[in-house]
Amino acid sequence: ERFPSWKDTMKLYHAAALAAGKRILSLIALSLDLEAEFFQNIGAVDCSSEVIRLLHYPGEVNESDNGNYGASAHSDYGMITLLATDGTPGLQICREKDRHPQLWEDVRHVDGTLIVNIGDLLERWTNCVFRSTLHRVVAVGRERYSAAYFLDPRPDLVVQCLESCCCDACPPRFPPITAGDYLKERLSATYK
Ligand SMILES: O=C(O)CCC(=O)C(=O)O
Ligand SMILES: [Fe+2]
Repeated sequence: ERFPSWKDTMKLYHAAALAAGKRILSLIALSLDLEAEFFQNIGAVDCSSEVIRLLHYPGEVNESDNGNYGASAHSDYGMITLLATDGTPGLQICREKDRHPQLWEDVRHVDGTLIVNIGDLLERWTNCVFRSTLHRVVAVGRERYSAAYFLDPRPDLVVQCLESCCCDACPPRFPPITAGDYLKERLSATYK
């Protein structure tokens, strides 16, 4: 076996990250006047939909790449993403994604912390009370490692505007959609 402790390490990381993710979603639920367990009880965190993506960005800057992006600008599609990095810079966020020109800020690394990105389904669910985070990774000429843990809903779960997030003056901005259909829509837009 080439990596004898690989499986146990990943299992431990997954358990810790899942526990942290559930706590964060509980806090988000409480802030929306919902029960702490709301998102977990309806299936917004689904063991068969979650993914841990282990990423390696090579250090070389390729001048022929337009802009040199390790990851081009995007928002994650699900509920939340917990991001652990090796501290190498490169990750940037755009706070006001609808404003042009877009303003990109470096995300400062803080040892021992995770970065939490809001995903698009949480944005839809909360009618933009929680905005999804537009982010990208730019090449800085140094090798970079990161692990992105995506907490996503069950594919058949209908994501629709929460009552506490709409009113007469702020009606739902998005129609209801199942998490599975939304993912298909996003994938076909990305890979067309
Ligand atoms: O590597 C990073 O810091 C970000 C990765 C990312 O945004 C993603 O995988 O969706
Ligand atoms: Fe991302």
